[in-house]
Amino acid sequence: MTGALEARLTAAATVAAASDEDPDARPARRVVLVGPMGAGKTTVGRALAALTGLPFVDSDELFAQVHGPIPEFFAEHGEAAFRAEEARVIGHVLGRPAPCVLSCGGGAVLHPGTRRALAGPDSDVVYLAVGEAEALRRVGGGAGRPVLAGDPAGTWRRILAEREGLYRQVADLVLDTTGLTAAEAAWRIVGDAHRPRRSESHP
Ligand SMILES: Nc1ncnc2c1ncn2[C@@H]1O[C@H](COP(=O)(O)OP(=O)(O)OP(=O)(O)O)[C@@H](O)[C@H]1O
Ligand SMILES: O=C(O)C1=C[C@@H](O)[C@@H](O)[C@H](O)C1
Ligand SMILES: [Mg+2]
Repeated sequence: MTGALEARLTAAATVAAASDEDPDARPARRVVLVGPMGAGKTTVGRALAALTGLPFVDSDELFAQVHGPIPEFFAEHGEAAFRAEEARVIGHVLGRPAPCVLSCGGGAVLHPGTRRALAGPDSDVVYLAVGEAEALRRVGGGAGRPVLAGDPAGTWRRILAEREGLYRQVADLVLDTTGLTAAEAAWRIVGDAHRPRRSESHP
């Protein structure tokens, strides 16, 4: 956890909660989650958005709203076309000044334009890491994830090896979610020190 990131997120949560009637008072920050399939980008992103009051955007969901289901798009147009359109969707979100939590598709970092956009000063990028066994438990047989078709375990391992350097390159913070619930991961990002505890005098 970087102190600076924690402070910015805490400020974002505080300001968002306090200034619903004055959106201009919100800091123009985005928290962007990257990482492999099953890291929990979508699930932790939702929890983080609820925690901070920031709007939630998932690039896979936005992609599907525009182009229809991802497996069908892969089957019809192939992975290269998917990557190009995915980069446009993410570029659209990152090109707007509105603060949000943005959960990216697992392969978004493969696109150089997306990596450049993530390096901008308004985005705090979190690499959600996860151990292989837990990721494979979470993604099951890989349903809905066309790149895992055929050999989910072997493919997951290979593409993590190909992408891990890119995840680390774009990240301001690395959080290993292995053994954490999604809510715990979201609290780790905001800063555990701010997590409300059950009072011992009022159980
Ligand atoms: N920290 C967690 N603990 C337990 N289960 C989790 C956790 N995070 C996610 N899950 C579960 O794992 C599955 C995959 O999570 P999720 O869809 O959020 O991953 P993702 O990183 O967004 O994957 P993709 O790159 O394919 O979009 C979901 O069923 C989700 O409920
Ligand atoms: O890691 C990947 O290459 C992918 C992950 C998913 O989030 C989707 O973006 C798509 O299924 C491809
Ligand atoms: Mg997702």
